[in-house]
This record gives sequence, structure tokens and C-alpha cells, in this order.
Amino acid sequence: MDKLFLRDFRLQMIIGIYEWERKLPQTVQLDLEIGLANNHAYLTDNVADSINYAEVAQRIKDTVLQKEFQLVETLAEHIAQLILTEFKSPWTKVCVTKIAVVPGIQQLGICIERGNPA
Ligand SMILES: Nc1nc2c(c(=O)[nH]1)N=C([C@H](O)[C@@H](O)CO)CN2
Repeated sequence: MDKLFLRDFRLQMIIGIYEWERKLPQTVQLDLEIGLANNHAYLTDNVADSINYAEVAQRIKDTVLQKEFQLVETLAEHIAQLILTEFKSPWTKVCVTKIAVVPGIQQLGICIERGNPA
């Protein structure tokens, strides 16, 4: 399956389980892989035969500004379902990374895969 990717996509958002995290936006890094249902785009050179990754990025920006999440798990699931349902991708991998939020750990977070990889 051909896959689009968005790497090191950084957003400011409210996320976290602690009181101090509910007050200040923090940087979250997203790394996404988006499976394509067909691979016609390389033949047609038409973005309509693919998924417009700029539209995906904008949709994710809009949704994280509207919602607040506690867990990286919940944010990752929300983004995965958005990619599967709204953009008709058959499979996606979503990694959510928090930067320097726990002393001594530069990056922590989660990677999930949803949909059918075949
Ligand atoms: N499994 C998880 N554990 C923790 C999360 C999380 O999202 N999933 N979050 C936190 C805090 O918000 C952390 O980012 C700051 O200490 C702790 N554990």
C-alpha cells in the first residue's frame, strides 16, 4: 500500500492529566502515515486521486483547537478515526509525542495503528 506521511507536525494544545497542564498549551509532535486506497495519483497527477495532505493537516489543526484531551492515547485515537472516516484512508499510523514534559525524558508518547494494512 502506498502511504503518505507527515513528520514532525507540531501543534500547540491543551493536553495532560495534571492541573498545570490544563492551563498552558504545550507542544505536541505528530508523525502520521496515511495509507492510500488506490495508487492512481502517480498516473493522473491529480490530487483528487489521492488524499490531500494539506487538508489533513488543516483538519487536525482545527480539531485540536476545538477539543481538549487528557491522554496522548485519546488524541491519537481521535486523529486516527478522523483520517479513516473523513479522508477514507484504509489504514493509518499515528504517533503523538510530548516534548520534555517529564524531567530527564526528551520525548514520550504513543504510536497506534488503525484500519487494515493490506
Ligand atoms: N499512558 C499515559 N500516561 C500518562 C499520560 C498519558 O497521556 N498517557 N500523561 C501524563 C501527563 O499528562 C504527562 O504528560 C506529564 O507528566 C502522565 N502519564
